[in-house]
Amino acid sequence: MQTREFLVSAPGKVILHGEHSVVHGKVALAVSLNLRTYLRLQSTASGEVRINLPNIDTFLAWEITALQPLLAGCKEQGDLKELDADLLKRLREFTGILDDSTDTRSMAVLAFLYMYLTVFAEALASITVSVWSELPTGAGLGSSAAYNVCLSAALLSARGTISSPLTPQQESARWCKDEMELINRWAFMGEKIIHGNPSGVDNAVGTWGGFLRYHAGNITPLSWVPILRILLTNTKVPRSTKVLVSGVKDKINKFSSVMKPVLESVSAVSCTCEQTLTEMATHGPSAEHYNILEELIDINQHHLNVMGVGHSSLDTLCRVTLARGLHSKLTGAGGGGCGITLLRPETDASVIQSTFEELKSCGFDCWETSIGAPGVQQHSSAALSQDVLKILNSY
Ligand SMILES: Nc1ncnc2c1ncn2[C@@H]1O[C@H](COP(=O)(O)OP(=O)(O)OP(=O)(O)O)[C@@H](O)[C@H]1O
Ligand SMILES: C[C@@](O)(CCO)CC(=O)[O-]
Ligand SMILES: [Mg+2]
Repeated sequence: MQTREFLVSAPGKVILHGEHSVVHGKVALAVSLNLRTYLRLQSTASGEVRINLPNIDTFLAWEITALQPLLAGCKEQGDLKELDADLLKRLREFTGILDDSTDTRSMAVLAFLYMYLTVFAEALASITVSVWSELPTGAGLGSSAAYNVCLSAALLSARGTISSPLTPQQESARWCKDEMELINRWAFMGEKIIHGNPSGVDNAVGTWGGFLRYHAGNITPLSWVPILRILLTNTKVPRSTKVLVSGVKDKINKFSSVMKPVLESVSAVSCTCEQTLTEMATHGPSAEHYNILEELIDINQHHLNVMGVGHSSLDTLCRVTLARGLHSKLTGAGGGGCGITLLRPETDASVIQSTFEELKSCGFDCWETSIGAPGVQQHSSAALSQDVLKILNSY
């Protein structure tokens, strides 16, 4: 254990196109959000591992001596492609968390304990970890990935597996490429626990930040993209990514010849969108470019409904925005959660205002977002706002 205190943060994301299809090897386009998850790790002398998760009202501690036997017979972590199923089973028995459990607390605790035990396998350290997020939990904005990326970065750095990049002169710092790749791979393990069968796109955005094309594990940063104005709406309808991802898989298995062309078409939507964005960045955006982006949004939203991940609240979002000439689609796993609406450069402020008002009257939260935030970072306390510090320091 090299550091007594560690502060890190990672961004949430929006998926422009390709959610669900990306799980089945198709192309997705995703971008980081200006909403972040923050984590503070302290080394202690309590002989305990403590986790404070105020967003989900979870405050738990375990004696290290009680956790140690769970590591008996553990495999080396190797290339981090597969979870250690035996360790996960022992952890489920220890915590009493059932196999089919999807509740918020169980998933967060399981991901934390699994990552803690595997990172510190050689010598379990006494630490307190506190996490607080600006992201709504379980709403399609990658809260699980931001959580897992923060855990991975802080635990690996505290263990000394990767460096602690912050120098005394800096407020924020990032790791080198190889270390970021390790953070990303370890975060993917956490996503596997929370999601079941994640594609890896969410943790890639949480790690690297910016605008990414993601295809079968290959991450390509897109630097040539125009500035897009995006409205985010949280329908506040709760849903679980794990359940939705497994529902799509069942549908593909049941209607393979029907569903495969749908996935292929979504992939083509992602590629056409990427081409259009590149043209917009190279030649300057035109009205026709925006028409194309809007049509692609509509096509994809229909495809997502075909996959069975729509929701009446998302239909309402699409209807309310379309009445003002604006186009929307769900983002993330769907089934409720959040949707995105593309704003055109000429969209009048009064139109945006009336859209906000009508969406709020439906019970939704709605705000204009800013995209392209940096990926995972280590911070000094001077870099964090007083509000965030106050929450993280109160445990
Ligand atoms: N701030 C947090 N504190 C504790 N646990 C969190 C936090 N944020 C996310 N989680 C964990 O992540 C889970 C939500 O993950 P889920 O993948 O279902 O939704 P999401 O990541 O917000 O959306 P999507 O995967 O569609 O982008 C929660 O149930 C919880 O276990
Ligand atoms: C639904 C999904 O495609 C995106 C969730 O943000 C799942 C995944 O890619 O892991
Ligand atoms: Mg998630």
